[in-house]
Amino acid sequence: MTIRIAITPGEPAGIGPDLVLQLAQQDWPAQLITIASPELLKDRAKKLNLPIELIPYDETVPATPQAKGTLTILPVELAEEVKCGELNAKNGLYVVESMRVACEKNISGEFDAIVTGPVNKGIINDSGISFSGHTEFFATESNTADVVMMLATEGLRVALVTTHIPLAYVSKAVTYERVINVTEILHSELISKFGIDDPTIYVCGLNPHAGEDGHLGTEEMTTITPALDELRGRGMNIVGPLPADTLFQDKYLQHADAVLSMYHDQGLTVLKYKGFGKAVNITLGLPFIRTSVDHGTALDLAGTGEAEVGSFTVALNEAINLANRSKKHG
Ligand SMILES: NC(=O)C1=CN([C@@H]2O[C@H](COP(=O)(O)OP(=O)(O)OC[C@H]3O[C@@H](n4cnc5c(N)ncnc54)[C@H](O)[C@@H]3O)[C@@H](O)[C@H]2O)C=CC1
Ligand SMILES: NCC(=O)COP(=O)(O)O
Repeated sequence: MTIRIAITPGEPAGIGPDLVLQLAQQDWPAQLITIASPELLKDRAKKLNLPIELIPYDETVPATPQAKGTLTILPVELAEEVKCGELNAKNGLYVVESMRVACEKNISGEFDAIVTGPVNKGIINDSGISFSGHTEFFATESNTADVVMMLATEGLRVALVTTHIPLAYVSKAVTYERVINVTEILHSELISKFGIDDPTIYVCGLNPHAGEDGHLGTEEMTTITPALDELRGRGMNIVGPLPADTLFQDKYLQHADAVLSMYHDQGLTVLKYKGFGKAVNITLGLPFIRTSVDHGTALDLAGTGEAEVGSFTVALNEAINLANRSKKHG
């Protein structure tokens, strides 16, 4: 049976639509349902000189593999015409609505996974919708208390304890419960989604030198180590907390199935230095499969034909693999 993958191109003035059109220039072993404005895609295809046929989505017709030069389209209407590279708060609702539809149809089981293009969090907030990221949005929409952002590239997986919050709030958000919950989700999905029997997780400290025995910060002693000790007591292979600045070396990474970072830039800076453009963002803990690109909206490149499709390709392939695995294993 052919699987159905929902694709949301994200910010309409960014490179998301360009990349979806680039993806459509090859055959895929899944039906690709793009939840977007057909006018936007046609207009961008014309600008980029890419052939595209948009086939209306019909849920009553069995899914077939997406043929080169086509996309299946589930229309969402823009509020205003899009100019490449120019954000417009009036189209904020359009972006969120496409994500909402994708979420709803994944929860109902009509679709098998979601792959998201990049959004601009600021302009969505400017449109009057409180929004900090897809990860948090899908968690709320699906009533999931704890989800985990994990980015992966060849040879490195990095998961985060905290995601899109100001640095000033990080220390308070790194709680005993959150460290336990995130590590449990990461551990369990390394097994279920990635087929790793007995995963080993390396964990970063929060403070410089992991707190230097309490002289440079105490969260390691009061919160992180007690949580990790609890998990070690349950039989998990957990190493750390180790100083984040020296953890990311082969000596440790060769044994790590994933690294758990305390905050966004601590882990993602290293991940993106290693694999920007070839990495995938995977949300763990959701009741459906969701992957995404490793980059942002790149407004400077929208409509130019210079945007690289590498990460979107990795994200789509990963979603297809995870969805097929999930179908096979139930
Ligand atoms: N998955 C998502 O929705 C993500 C959204 N963002 C959002 O994107 C917006 C812009 O963020 P920035 O930090 O400027 O990052 P960015 O990734 O949009 O751009 C950083 C640099 O990388 C280049 N670049 C990005 N993607 C590229 C591609 N596919 N091919 C060639 N070059 C590429 C851009 O031209 C720019 O020079 C922000 O609003 C941010 O929140 C950022 C990361 C992920
Ligand atoms: N740095 C990751 C990012 O900004 C994308 O996050 P999300 O929108 O996938 O939650």
